[in-house]
Amino acid sequence: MARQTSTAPVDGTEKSISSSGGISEPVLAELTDGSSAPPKALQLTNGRPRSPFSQALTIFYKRALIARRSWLTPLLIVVIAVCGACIPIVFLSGQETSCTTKFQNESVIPLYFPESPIYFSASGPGTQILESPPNITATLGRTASFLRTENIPDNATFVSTINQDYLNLTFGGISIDLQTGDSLFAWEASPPGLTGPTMMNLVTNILYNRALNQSGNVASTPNLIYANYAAFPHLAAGTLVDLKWVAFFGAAMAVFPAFFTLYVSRERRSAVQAMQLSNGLSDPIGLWIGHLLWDSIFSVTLATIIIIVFAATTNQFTGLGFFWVVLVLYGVVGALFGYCVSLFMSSPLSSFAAVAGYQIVMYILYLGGYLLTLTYAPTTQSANIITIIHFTLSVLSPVASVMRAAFVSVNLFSLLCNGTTPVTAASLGDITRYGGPILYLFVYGFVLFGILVWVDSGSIIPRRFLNTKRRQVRMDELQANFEANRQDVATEARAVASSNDALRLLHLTKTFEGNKVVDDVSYGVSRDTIFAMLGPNGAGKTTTFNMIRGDIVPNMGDVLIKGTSVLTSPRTARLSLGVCPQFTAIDSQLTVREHLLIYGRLKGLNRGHELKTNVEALMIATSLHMYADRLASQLSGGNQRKLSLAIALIGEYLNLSHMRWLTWTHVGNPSVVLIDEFSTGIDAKMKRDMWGTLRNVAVGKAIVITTHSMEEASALANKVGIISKQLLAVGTIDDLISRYATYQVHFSCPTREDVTRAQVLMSRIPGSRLADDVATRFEVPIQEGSGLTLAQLFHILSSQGDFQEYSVEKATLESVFLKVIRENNVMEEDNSPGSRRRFRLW
Ligand SMILES: Nc1ncnc2c1ncn2[C@@H]1O[C@H](COP(=O)(O)OP(=O)(O)OP(=O)(O)O)[C@@H](O)[C@H]1O
Repeated sequence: MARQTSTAPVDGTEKSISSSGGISEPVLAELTDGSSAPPKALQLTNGRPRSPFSQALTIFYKRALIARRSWLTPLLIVVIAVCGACIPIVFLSGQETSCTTKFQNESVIPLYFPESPIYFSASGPGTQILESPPNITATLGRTASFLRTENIPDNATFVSTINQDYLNLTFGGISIDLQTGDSLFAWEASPPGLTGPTMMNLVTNILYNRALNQSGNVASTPNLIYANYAAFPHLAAGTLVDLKWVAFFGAAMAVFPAFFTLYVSRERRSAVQAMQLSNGLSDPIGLWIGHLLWDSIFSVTLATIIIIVFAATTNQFTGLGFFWVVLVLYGVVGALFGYCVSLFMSSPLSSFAAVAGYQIVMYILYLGGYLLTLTYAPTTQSANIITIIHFTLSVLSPVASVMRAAFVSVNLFSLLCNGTTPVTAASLGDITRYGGPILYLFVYGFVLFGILVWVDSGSIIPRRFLNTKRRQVRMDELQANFEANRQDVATEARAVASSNDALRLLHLTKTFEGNKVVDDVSYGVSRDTIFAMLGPNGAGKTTTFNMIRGDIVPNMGDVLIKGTSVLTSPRTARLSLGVCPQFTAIDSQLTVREHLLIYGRLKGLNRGHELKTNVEALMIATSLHMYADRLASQLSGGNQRKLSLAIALIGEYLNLSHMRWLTWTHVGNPSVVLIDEFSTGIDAKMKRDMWGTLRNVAVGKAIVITTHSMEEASALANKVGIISKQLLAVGTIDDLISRYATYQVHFSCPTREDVTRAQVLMSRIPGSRLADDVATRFEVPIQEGSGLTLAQLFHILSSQGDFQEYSVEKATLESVFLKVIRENNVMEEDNSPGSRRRFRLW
């Protein structure tokens, strides 16, 4: 039974009363347990390291969840590939694949009358003259009446007669000089085109038999030449008609892998990949295998459908088993190619266009190369040139391999022939047939996968060669430098060098293009501490964050998370890290619950009860249980930030104990959570709500937040570091206030004389100084146990000042911040657009 839970509206859009989001009664009861009795402790489970393959299965699961709501892309992939490959088989020539010539199979057409098809309509007297050969010469002198015969003086007259009367001369005519035997004949050459050879046969027989007659060798029956017509055999070994099919097939194959880039590109651009890699998915191998496993389903499906259709509809394909392997491999390599392109493109659309465009260009080059070679290259060299074109273009694009397999499959360019002998089934796997494409695609796949992992590992290889000894010497010099300057910063740096804080930054330094943006920053954050990193724009806070995450390698220094160096063992260190980035990175097609289930699985929680309990407890702790089954993209900004926080926390060791409704108490090892600008852009009410949430979950953890809000830092932090490239000040808020400016006196001065009076009065107080912003505000150092006391200050103000109105207040974090910044002459960065990078993606 779902329990109805009402909630006060947290923002303008989420005022719904919803069910408990499917949270099981026992868990909800265990967590809330009414308002009177303290809730029982509920232990959230520690994350465990998971193998890359296990994490890949989680990514696969995520893709399956997303596909339920977003199925158009997968459908398009299959439809385009299958239709592009199968519909154009209507263009196939229909000839059986063969390497042999087949004269005996060609239909033979008799040329001699009356069998000649040209003769079928002749009838009546005189027809026998055309019955060549029977009695042809014997009957020539007694021509039947319908045959038009006449005496003509010469050949020229014959030609002019034909020219003038050709419409009535159905077959043509023969002119024979009875004296010399010279002869001339004309025929109608219009299609079907056999009139000429037929007339030639007739003439041959007439002249031959005339010659026999003249020589007195006349036979009782005429000597006859029976001529037949037969066309040359077709180019059975690869008709160019099949090129039409290859052209359509190749185009479909070139385009469909581009669809594989869409999701991964969106995942990368919306920083979800970076979020995953910082929150449990410690190994990019798992990420990419997961995506590949999912996309391979489509490659296998479309390859299988295509091969079944080929096999069922025509017998023109050879080696369909090999062809299936090539198609599957091509799908896999096409997906990997798309993933690699997505690393460098700025949007899913540009990734799609880049992959599709490149593949189509390579496809045209490949096809064009073959056709130009066949048209213009010397016949003896064309086979070699085609082989060179194939093996060269196959290096540049996987589409060349699938095109080659298509050529081989229908024996285009006699690729399945050794001379006039068809190749055996055993040699279908040769390098020049299906073997080449299979080999190339395998190598292609490994290389592309290597690139993906290398890029996402954050250049792990160079890290192995970091000169840690040289770094140590340099870090000692830096410590000496500190001692000479800022005492608090020096003390912090000294302490963190040997502390057992959960998070330790040791002399972190980072330079971008010769510009030092983080300079020798050291601090430690112990458990049960929220450390606020404050600084003006461009101070290097996000860069410091990215160095803690292990995403940027510092030029100098190191970060230790629970004693493990992020520099040399980023994957191990990240196991204890949760990151809530500056910009919310969520999958728009997943619900709140699904997000937490996926990140819980990535962090190694066991599926089933353990995972479910942890997810539900976290949703309640962050008040997200009301929106458990709502798509994350439909949450308000504040609740999306809460979801990011819950993601950062899942899989961390927490214990729930009593404090009003929900409070977390640590009983295990502390973990480190980084929160970049937690509540930026959130309204005041929601902000306070989120502060409460963060306080609830902060116990027992080392948390670092960056913020521009002094109010937020004051509300949350118990330790503060003010940074502007260097660490300028560090300590608890009280420490800093007492160190920098303890109290402020603000006079209300209606006249210029009053201003002068206030300044004269305050100049008598030791250590008092005019604040920088207002001429009537003064900072007064009040030290416990020494110097001026607060009572003495009030006494002076009331007895000597006689001011109508003034106020005395303890200095705030904001005034300390401003003072530190002013004292150190810090300039804010010119935030020119495009010059900034936030949550680093690779
Ligand atoms: N990948 C990069 N390449 C070059 N310069 C960079 C890179 N990342 C950051 N910077 C520069 O480093 C400086 C510090 O940037 P960073 O984002 O760390 O500051 P920040 O304190 O987080 O600023 P904000 O408070 O505005 O978020 C800036 O001048 C920025 O332009």
